[in-house]
Amino acid sequence: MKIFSAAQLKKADELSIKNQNITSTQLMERAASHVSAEIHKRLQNSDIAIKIFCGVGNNGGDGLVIARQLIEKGYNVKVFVVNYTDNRSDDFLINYDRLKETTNDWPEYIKSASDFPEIDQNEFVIDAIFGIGLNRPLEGWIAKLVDHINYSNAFILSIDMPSGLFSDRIPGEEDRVISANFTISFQTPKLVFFLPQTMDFVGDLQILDIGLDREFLSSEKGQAELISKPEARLLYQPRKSNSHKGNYGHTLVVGGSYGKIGSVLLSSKAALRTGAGLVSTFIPKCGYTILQTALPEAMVIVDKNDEKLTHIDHGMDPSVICFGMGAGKDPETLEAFKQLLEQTKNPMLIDADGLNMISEHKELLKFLPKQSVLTPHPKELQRLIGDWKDDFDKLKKVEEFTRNHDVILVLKGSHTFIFGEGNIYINNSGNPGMATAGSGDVLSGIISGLISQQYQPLAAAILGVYLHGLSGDIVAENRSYQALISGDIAENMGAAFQSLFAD
Ligand SMILES: NC(=O)C1=CN([C@@H]2O[C@H](COP(=O)(O)OP(=O)(O)OC[C@H]3O[C@@H](n4cnc5c(N)ncnc54)[C@H](OP(=O)(O)O)[C@@H]3O)[C@@H](O)[C@H]2O)[C@H](O)CC1
Ligand SMILES: [K+]
Repeated sequence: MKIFSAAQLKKADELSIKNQNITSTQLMERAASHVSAEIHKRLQNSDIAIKIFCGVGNNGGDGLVIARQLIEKGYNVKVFVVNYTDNRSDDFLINYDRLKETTNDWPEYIKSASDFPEIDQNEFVIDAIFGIGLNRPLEGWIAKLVDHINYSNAFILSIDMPSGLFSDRIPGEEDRVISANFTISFQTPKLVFFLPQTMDFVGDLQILDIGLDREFLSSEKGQAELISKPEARLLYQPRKSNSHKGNYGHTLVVGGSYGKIGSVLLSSKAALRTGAGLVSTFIPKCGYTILQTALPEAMVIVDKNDEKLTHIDHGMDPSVICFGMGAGKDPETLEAFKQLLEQTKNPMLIDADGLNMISEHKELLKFLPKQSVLTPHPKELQRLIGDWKDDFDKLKKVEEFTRNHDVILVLKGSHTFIFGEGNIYINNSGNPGMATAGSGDVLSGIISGLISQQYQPLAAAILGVYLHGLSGDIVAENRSYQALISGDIAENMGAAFQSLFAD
């Protein structure tokens, strides 16, 4: 699903009105009807007290339509107009009149802090104060109202966006933003719903299709693309029945040091479980018995050195090399890595200490094979590209980096971002249980396993990240977030592949 900016959504709005021959009031009615239907489905005629806070723009207009429709269904609704200006939008005014025709319990106006209503924690608050039109921080009593709503501990549903959240920048530390439990957003998610600095304001998220212009939505390039099952499915390459292991390539996993052989084991197992035809593992001598015992399906080649990598003379022609997990940064390992980079022409996957060595020796960047996949977590990214001002600045800097070095970058996080070929993809699978030792090693193995099966590196990164999260979701369902360990993610890749096409 594409993610559009506020300006793009306004354009989609205008085009829909024109091409579908409807008024903006009708579009608002359509959008809000979807929301009230969704609320009705969940509340099931409950007599819970509903307080709806409406701004005086179109987000507020949505709130008024929702209020009218819920009142018509018999819900216990009280409407408050957050009168931040006397300039009301046309559709606000039209729906204000319609609401007054529906109920004798007219909206109350909030013009200062003394007008704030009490909000009980057992009530249900709908936040329709500001949407994508917010263009400056909330001030004065409006900011205080946001605190008042947040501190009530009532359940908060935000319409389109939590009020106070900008669609195109990060709020300052002093800025007030509604902390929603649930956000229902129109047509496409907004980029800020997925950024680490702003995602917590959103709560659970639901996107409602309000029928905006199809032609525009499909032809317009989005700011980013959200990857859920339908998008991941499109990347999957089915196997031919007439094939043999040679068709699925050879993944060479290189890494490990004394005490850190487990990392390479996890990557190798994940590559096999993802379908690599052959997996070889190049490690220091100390890991030989461990690898051969724990993973008999992999071939093992050892370094001359017992405890660290010093000469990576693998003598093979692998489809892809996955480098760095548990490798350490010993000067001899650095030299061996440099030689490996110089010799390798196929795209590589580089993780962990491979990334750290590049960060400390930027001259290595020029030896990176084109289209290699780098998989940093935020700290590794910072070492690689330096500091950023905020999450928007970070996106810009990573895009520049991937363009300058012709690489794919997988930025790991609760929503992993994949950067490549001028696009940003945001993963929508996975769960907090996956923040566990070795989870990244498994991801490296999965992506490498896909590249070895002739997936393009970018497709391998997107699908690999999605499957990794999906497998983690399947494990968490059976085992809890707490008990999930990264070996389980590799073990459950089979269930993840099956689930990709299950419904
Ligand atoms: N295409 C769609 O997705 C549809 C969206 N709908 C809904 O419409 C809103 C967007 O409505 P809009 O009227 O453009 O904007 P807001 O309601 O968010 O804001 C209204 C005005 O408020 C002013 N503003 C901005 N920031 C502040 C602030 N900090 N303090 C006070 N006032 C502020 C600003 O006007 P100015 O002239 O003062 O700059 C805003 O214009 C969208 O989110 C959806 O909920 C449609 O209902 C369906 C289609
Ligand atoms: K809102």
